[in-house]
Amino acid sequence: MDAIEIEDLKKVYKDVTALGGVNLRIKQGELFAYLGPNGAGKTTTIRILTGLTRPGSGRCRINGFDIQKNVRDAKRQYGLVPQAVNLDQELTVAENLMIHGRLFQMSASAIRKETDRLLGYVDLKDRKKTPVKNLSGGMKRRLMIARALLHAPGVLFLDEPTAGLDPGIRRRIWALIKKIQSQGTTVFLTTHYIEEAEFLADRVAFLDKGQIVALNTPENFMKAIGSWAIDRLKEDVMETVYFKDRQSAEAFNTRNLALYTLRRVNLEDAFLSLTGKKVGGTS
Ligand SMILES: Nc1ncnc2c1ncn2[C@@H]1O[C@H](COP(=O)(O)OP(=O)(O)OP(=O)(O)O)[C@@H](O)[C@H]1O
Repeated sequence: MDAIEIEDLKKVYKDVTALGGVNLRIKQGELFAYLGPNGAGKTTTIRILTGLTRPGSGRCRINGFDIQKNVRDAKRQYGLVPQAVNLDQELTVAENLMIHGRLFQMSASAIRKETDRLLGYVDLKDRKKTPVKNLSGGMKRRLMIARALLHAPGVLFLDEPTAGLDPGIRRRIWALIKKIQSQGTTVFLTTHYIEEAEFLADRVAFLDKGQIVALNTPENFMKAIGSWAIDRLKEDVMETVYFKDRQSAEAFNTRNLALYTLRRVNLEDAFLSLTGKKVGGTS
């Protein structure tokens, strides 16, 4: 049984097709990145998978439980960290966790025990009694992750987990996400930061206008276009040429170029060449 199964998922809002037939299977323990530009349909997918929005048609199962037919069981299988901060700002860190645990019918002593463990895990142990309104953005995000893990779900949904955070904090959250996966949790994350998907994910789906346009491992995406790249300025336009190895990149004639950079291929190159938004070629 896969952790997440999505079959022909469709959702239309009036005249907008948010999802045009998505099919996906995500393995137990996999870290899966759902990458796409604003409005691609990432949040809609997560909302449907977590029972917050009804699909137009199609089916979704979390650990085998159908989110429409068996909502109660399905909801116990996952934790959700939504894009917007939805903590109770007036309550303390521990009180926010207590409320969540109670919603999942956990005993007060079990919640207290897990609170200590999880706050240590997300590095917020000394903030237990701090009102949430006094936490920084990165701390709030870590608290939301701890809260989502409180009822010990097998699947964690993270909707844009590092949006709006500065690069240092972003890397700290990345380390935390890797740690969560290493404990056996399946992670489904949406992002429009390509480097986030490249760094974290076992597999990446590119979503565009409600359709998965490509799905692969970051390594295979990159391998498909080459392994080295030269960015060059040509007649005032930046363009990128891709090469299968460093040797052929170094053999490339750069003599007449005012400006160029030799570098490794990254996932952004794969995305740009897939969507045709940047000129590129493979030698
Ligand atoms: N409740 C709604 N009513 C009408 N249209 C909606 C609603 N929710 C989403 N949409 C539309 O569906 C499309 C997909 O939106 P969605 O929020 O899923 O995209 P996204 O990939 O998560 O974008 P972002 O990165 O900006 O969060 C967009 O065109 C959006 O305007």
